[in-house]
Amino acid sequence: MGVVYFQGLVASCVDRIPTIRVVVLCASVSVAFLFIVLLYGLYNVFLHPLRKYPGPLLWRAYRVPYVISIHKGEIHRRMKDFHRVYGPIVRIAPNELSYTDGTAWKDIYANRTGHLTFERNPTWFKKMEPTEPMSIMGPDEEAHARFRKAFSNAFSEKSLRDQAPLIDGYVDAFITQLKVPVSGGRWTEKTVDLVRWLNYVTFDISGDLSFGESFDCVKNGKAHPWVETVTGFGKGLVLIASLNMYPPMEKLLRYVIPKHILKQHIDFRAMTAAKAEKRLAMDTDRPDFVTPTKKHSDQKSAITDQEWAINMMIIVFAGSETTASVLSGILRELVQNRGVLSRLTNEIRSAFETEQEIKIASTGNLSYLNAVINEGHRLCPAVAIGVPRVVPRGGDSICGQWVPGGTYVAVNQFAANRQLYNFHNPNSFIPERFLDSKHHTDDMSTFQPFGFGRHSCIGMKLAYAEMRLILARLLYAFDLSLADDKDRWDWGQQKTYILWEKEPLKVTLRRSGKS
Ligand code: HEM
Repeated sequence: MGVVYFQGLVASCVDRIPTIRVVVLCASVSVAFLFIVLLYGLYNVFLHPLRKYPGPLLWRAYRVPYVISIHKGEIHRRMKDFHRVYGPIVRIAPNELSYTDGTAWKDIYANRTGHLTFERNPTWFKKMEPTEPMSIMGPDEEAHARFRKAFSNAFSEKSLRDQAPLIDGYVDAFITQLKVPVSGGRWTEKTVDLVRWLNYVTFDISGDLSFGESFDCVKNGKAHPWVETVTGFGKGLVLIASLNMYPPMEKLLRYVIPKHILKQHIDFRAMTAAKAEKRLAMDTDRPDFVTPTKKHSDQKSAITDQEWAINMMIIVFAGSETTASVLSGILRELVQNRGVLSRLTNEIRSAFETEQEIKIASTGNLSYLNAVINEGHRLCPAVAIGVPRVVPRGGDSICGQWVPGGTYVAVNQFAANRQLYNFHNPNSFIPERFLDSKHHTDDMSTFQPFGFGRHSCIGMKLAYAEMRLILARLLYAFDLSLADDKDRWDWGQQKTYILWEKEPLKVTLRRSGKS
């Protein structure tokens, strides 16, 4: 009986040998893989050329925690905490350093005599397809220089003066729409989501200056399909960037992006190309971004139709989402800080006799308004995380310390602006810090909301002009208050996918005695 049982056991083991072999093989491969992963992490922590830089252990060892964090939309908060703990230079991935020191702006983003250029990090700016044209935001420095030259006239002081009546007109339409009484009744008060309305007006302006026609978001009280699509791009860009961080995985891109998103992308491209083509076909000298650029392009370096389309798309987006975002942040801070709101409202209402006097040209010199805008930029920077660059071959020094070639480096604005070692009361909204720098120790060299160097924002003057005008018109026409007084929170609590995923800002508007 015992012999029979033993024979049966042996026979069943022999039968299972292939299965056992597979299991053993898989286990060995897994152990080997884990061992390699462990060795890789140990190498990054103890032997890598960046080993001397401080940072959280797992982040120094592997890129995965960074990728998880950008997908959760919380990278800006993690970096703020890391910089508080580890100081102004933090290693946030095996091959990436984050900076919150003002000197890093010059070292990373400016042209330094005798130094090679720190180019844009292709992980974030890579083309989706090889046939895709280059753009002003792309990593190719030669193409960038060509586009920057071509578009720079469209953003000069003179162009802004020419464009001013069109912008004044859009802001006027925005205020008029907000004044429309609820359900046709008499005006008492009205609650609106300012985040939505600010997006409408900024996209209408950028759309008109780029495509020669409005998106009519303000007129219709809702987002145009082009605007709806483009404002949803952030998460897609984060997905693309994180796959690009693992080079063989990028080949999977086409397969991991859902078919309907790919189709939406293709339709969006076609819609943009059609809009750009329509504007270019217009025989007009209208004061917009296209007229001066086209003149330059016709005389010097021709811009192809495809290049026009991608650059116009970028400019419309870069010029509206950012401006709307900072304005939303400023207005949230204002309604949450009644003292500042009241001082600013007084400044604006005493500077003008009538609403019609408030124009781009007349709002430039209101000192408290400018301080409020800067403080809003500091607490709610449109570009919350750094726009990354790559250290050139051979390495270079940043903030006096050597960094090997190929390292990804960036100044992270949200983290930098919220550090006690850069600004006193870093999380409080105190516009006065921009009025009189003698009384405190703020390090204003860290504050660069429009970037630095050859890639710094081409639309900075326009952005300031729009923000001043919109804020002045709003505060002149309305008394503003939070619709729900408990709806108070810090701007940084929101998620970021390159740009902010903005929560609504429900504000009650009451017609002021002035309008
Ligand atoms: C509050 C509003 C704005 C903020 C905070 C902002 C911020 C920035 C920043 C930080 C950069 C630098 C990117 C880098 O270093 O790689 C940038 C670049 C750029 N911005 Fe803005 N921007 C704003 C408004 C605008 C407007 C109104 C336009 C145009 C209509 C615009 C068009 C661009 C373009 C085309 C670039 C790329 C410039 C280049 O690489 O040469 N931006 N912006």
